[in-house]
Amino acid sequence: MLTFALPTGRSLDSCVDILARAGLPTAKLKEAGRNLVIEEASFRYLLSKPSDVPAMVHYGAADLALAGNDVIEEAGIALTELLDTGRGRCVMAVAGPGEMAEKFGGHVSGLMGLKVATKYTRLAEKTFAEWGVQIKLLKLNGSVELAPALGLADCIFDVVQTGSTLKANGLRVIKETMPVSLRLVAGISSVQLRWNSLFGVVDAIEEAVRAA
Ligand SMILES: Nc1ncnc2c1ncn2[C@@H]1O[C@H](COP(=O)(O)OP(=O)(O)OP(=O)(O)O)[C@@H](O)[C@H]1O
Ligand SMILES: O=P(O)(O)OC[C@H]1O[C@H](OP(=O)(O)OP(=O)(O)O)[C@H](O)[C@@H]1O
Repeated sequence: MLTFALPTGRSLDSCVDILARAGLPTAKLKEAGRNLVIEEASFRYLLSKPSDVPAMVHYGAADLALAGNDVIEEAGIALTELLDTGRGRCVMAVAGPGEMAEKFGGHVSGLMGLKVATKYTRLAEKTFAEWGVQIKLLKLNGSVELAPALGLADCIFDVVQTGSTLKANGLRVIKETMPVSLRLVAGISSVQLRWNSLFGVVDAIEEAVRAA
């Protein structure tokens, strides 16, 4: 039995599509409903909150997982990345009110001392520290685009895909920081101890994403 952790929410359909193209059994997975553990043939799928997926493989509850590299980096957990699927593409970006984006024009030094709202606090700290820009963080769990409009923060650090959420809330990208996509990952000990059982599946997924 091989256990695979998958994120619930918006990424799940892309994950199921990748697995189906790789020839893994997905009929029950597509009908999961509120069932969070699905067994099909020799696979067990764990449907986990996206931010918890890295922990599922790190602590050995799952052998493999698909997760965005944003969530993986935010978890700050050591994992083995086996493949960038190229699916679920978006970017991490700093964004602020239109006037601020215009004033700073891609230069982040102007953000020194400002308050940044994000649910990715670890990643934001790392990113701003690399730029040598000290900021204050406001941790929110979602809808971070609200914060500048309410005066709770000056700008945000979040995932941007189409840009429509930013636009609808009067915000613009100041600087894109990191490309994001769904990664195939394994726990370090799974790779060491169970590689013989894993490599066929990893190969099939690699073939499937290459052919798509
Ligand atoms: N607009 C988007 N387009 C594509 N992928 C996205 C988008 N927003 C978030 N993601 C990706 O989806 C994954 C889960 O993100 P997020 O935690 O925001 O999901 P969620 O479904 O809102 O989960 P939850 O509400 O349980 O935290 C992340 O890897 C992220 O990169
Ligand atoms: O550029 P866009 O295509 O508009 O996508 C970006 C939005 O998608 C995500 O939010 P999500 O829907 O996951 O809700 P959340 O704010 O609760 O995380 C992200 O946090 C942005 O708000």
